[in-house]
Amino acid sequence: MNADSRTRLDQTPEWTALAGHREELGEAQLRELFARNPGRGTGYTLQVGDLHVDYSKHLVTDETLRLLRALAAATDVFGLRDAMFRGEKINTTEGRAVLHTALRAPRDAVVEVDGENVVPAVHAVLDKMAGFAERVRSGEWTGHTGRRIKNVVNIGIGGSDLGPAMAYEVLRSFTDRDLTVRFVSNVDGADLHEAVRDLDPAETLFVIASKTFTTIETITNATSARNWLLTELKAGQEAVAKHFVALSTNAEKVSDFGIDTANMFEFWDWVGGRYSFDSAIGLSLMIAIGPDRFREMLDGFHLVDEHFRTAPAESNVPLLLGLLGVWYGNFHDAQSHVVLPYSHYLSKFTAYLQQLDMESNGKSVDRDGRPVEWETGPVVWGTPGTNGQHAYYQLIHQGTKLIPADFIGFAEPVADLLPGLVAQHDLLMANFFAQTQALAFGKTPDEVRAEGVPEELVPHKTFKGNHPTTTILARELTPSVLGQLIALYEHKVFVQGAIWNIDSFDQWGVELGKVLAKRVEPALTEGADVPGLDESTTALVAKYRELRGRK
Ligand SMILES: O=P(O)(O)OC[C@H]1O[C@](O)(CO)[C@@H](O)[C@@H]1O
Repeated sequence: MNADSRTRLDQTPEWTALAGHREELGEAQLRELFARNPGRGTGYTLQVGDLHVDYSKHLVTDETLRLLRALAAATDVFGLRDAMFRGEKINTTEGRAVLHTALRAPRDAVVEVDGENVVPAVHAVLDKMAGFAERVRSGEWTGHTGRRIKNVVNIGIGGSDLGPAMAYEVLRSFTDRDLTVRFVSNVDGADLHEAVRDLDPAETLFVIASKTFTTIETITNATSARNWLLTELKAGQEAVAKHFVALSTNAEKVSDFGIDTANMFEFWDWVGGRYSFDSAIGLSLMIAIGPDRFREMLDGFHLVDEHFRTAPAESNVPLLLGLLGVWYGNFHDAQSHVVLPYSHYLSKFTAYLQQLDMESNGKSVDRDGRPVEWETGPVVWGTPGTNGQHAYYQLIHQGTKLIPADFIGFAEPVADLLPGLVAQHDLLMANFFAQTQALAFGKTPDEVRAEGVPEELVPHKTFKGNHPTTTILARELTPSVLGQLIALYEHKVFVQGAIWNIDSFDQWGVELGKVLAKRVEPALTEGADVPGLDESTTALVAKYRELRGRK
């Protein structure tokens, strides 16, 4: 379909039907929806792999779901999905294929880009990573002075940091507890300082993760790390080979930095930064958990990929989650989406999802460069329960905003929890279930009165409920389950981008700030005149220089 022949999304009959349906439903009450349909609590559930997904506490009826699926059909979500899996260049503004799904394809799969099967190359890199990870884990790989590696410091930012940093926390109980693994991303020198201050350089391996190997934060930190290491070891450049490896698509820049390309783990331009965590970018995690666990995680991703690729619309979980987001964002004016994991190990999961979702779908022009006339990606936020309950849940329960929420929880605590702490898991999960109940069904004024609450306090103690939630429940948090969860969100984001007709795989919006930072830096350091600097920023720069005692 070319740009001119495609009907504007918000003028399609399917969109109009949804808008009409939304009006008819009005403020549909979850209490009523449940009363009308006694099987709703069990009927509005789906299973994908180990993930039990309950969507009964959403402001939807069978008709809503039917109309949403009709919108997905009209916008050819599955057509674009198939094009992605086939290796077509659906990232049109960068002219690239989008094949993170090939990173977790089994060895015998065939996925072609420009007529070439990429799967053998994927597995060659995975094998190389596994060999290296085993050498580090076993102590066979030693530092420049012959000492065993005990510390791994991953230096990267965005997609080259958030994934492995998040997954390392998630899978802590599967890690080699004798290894210290740290993640440095911020160009604020404090980040690297805190990461290395108590480490012995002779026992430290730096993993420099950068798709482009040009990202200023990463190259600056990597250079500082190299200086620190060589100074502390009183060694020359020859020490770099034993203490630095690179994860990148850019062999030339890796070599310019001084890292032997034999110590480079490659990936490809058809892997987007925020979709790269299961590529070579996962090396630090693989060192921490071992190649077998890493493989289990990839299998978890693949399981959900296959589900997304083959399940019919009615039972396709990523499709459902994507459509629910469209329902709230486009037909209920919801501006944000909160993700609330009831697992301490998932403490960085939402930060990871922020890049995945907001860098992908934070767009305001469509694939053809025309301004979109509808809302696109939401603000994604959240922290682990139960901490959020004692901070911002007040607003979710009684504020004026509609905030759809995902609750993620597990039946079992992690395997190696101290025995005395295992009992706390039921309390954690009691909160998990109680919160979705309270959010959905609230507490009416009459129920409050029945508790003998004075009349003047009744409005304050009333909960209107009707706050939509998805509950994702699995038995335990394993490497495979983590892979399943991430793939679920990746494809959810895909579905929404496809419907909104935006390119979910570029990120031009991060460029301007980068360019300006380069221009502004000489003004800070040398007091240089920066042509075109606005009055406010000029004054702020002058204040900064004054505060730093610079003339
Ligand atoms: O891996 P690189 O090339 O250093 O890029 C890091 C991050 O920077 C971005 O390009 C922009 O923030 C992200 O998409 C990417 O994950």
